[in-house]
Amino acid sequence: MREEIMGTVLQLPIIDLSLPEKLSTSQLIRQACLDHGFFYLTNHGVSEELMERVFRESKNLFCLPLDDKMVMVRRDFRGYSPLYDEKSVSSSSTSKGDSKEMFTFGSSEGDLGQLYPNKWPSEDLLPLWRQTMECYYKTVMKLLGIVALALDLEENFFERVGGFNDQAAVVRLLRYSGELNSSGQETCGASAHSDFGMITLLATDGVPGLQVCRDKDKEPNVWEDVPVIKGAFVVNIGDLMERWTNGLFRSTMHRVLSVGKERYSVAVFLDPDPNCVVECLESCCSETSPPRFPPVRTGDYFHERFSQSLTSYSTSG
Ligand SMILES: O=C(O)CCC(=O)C(=O)O
Ligand SMILES: [Fe+2]
Repeated sequence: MREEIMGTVLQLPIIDLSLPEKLSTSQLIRQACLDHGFFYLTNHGVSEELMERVFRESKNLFCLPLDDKMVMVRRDFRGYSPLYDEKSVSSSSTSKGDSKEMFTFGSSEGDLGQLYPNKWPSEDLLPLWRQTMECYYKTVMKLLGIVALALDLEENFFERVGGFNDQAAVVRLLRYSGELNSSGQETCGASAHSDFGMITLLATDGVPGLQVCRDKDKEPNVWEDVPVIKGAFVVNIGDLMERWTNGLFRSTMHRVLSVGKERYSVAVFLDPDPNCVVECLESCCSETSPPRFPPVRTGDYFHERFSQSLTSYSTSG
């Protein structure tokens, strides 16, 4: 593994969910969102045993022959994305795309489950796959509910506007091939980007590579490593949450650098309902600090962002 290409280490706040003072936990989460938009979540109640099963099944899926994976290829938001399918808007036009493959699924229930049916691997190939992933989805939704509640700047706001819809989240399994290019230049498993939605919850297999850039306007960009804390989730704020809070909560740019070793991670994106219009919260603007972003319908916003980043994206939105 090439450790020397890693940058300086960033100390992110660690939020321990087992602490009894719920009020101060909420305050700590809010502060972390104001400061970096990134924090660790420990003692979160998701068992090690479940995490092991999820990573095992994820590996089983990515190990399948390409033909078996291409049967499930993504046309819209859900399904399999082969290597180099995703490319960040910040990448150069000559870059071939990120050296990662992905598999995305969501809830089978509700309108979104009908509109974007999940593409499950066949039970003959992977008998435990679907039940493991459905169990993970349900478990992390409870956890994300706790985080969303802590961020609720106006009581029950997210529920009222369709911001917290437990059927609109998606789980993305990722496998980074770990390749390094021969010229010794940095190689990205995931090129620089910010997440589109509200909140992202990330678990990794312990292989390093995640980096954040706290100030995207500073040239050249300064990248800092997010070290792995065993058993902890990394949580970060996405762009729609930044828009809702008028930039108070920060959607921080991040990337995954190849360190010459295969890497697996599982990201859960908590997104608003496609029909939810995201506009600056009253409590986050004033005469001296007017709204910085125009209102946007979530479905339209995602359509625009996915069309920019995914080569094989096609949907009526
Ligand atoms: O795999 C990781 O560590 C980060 C993944 C990520 O940033 C994403 O999928 O948006
Ligand atoms: Fe991300």
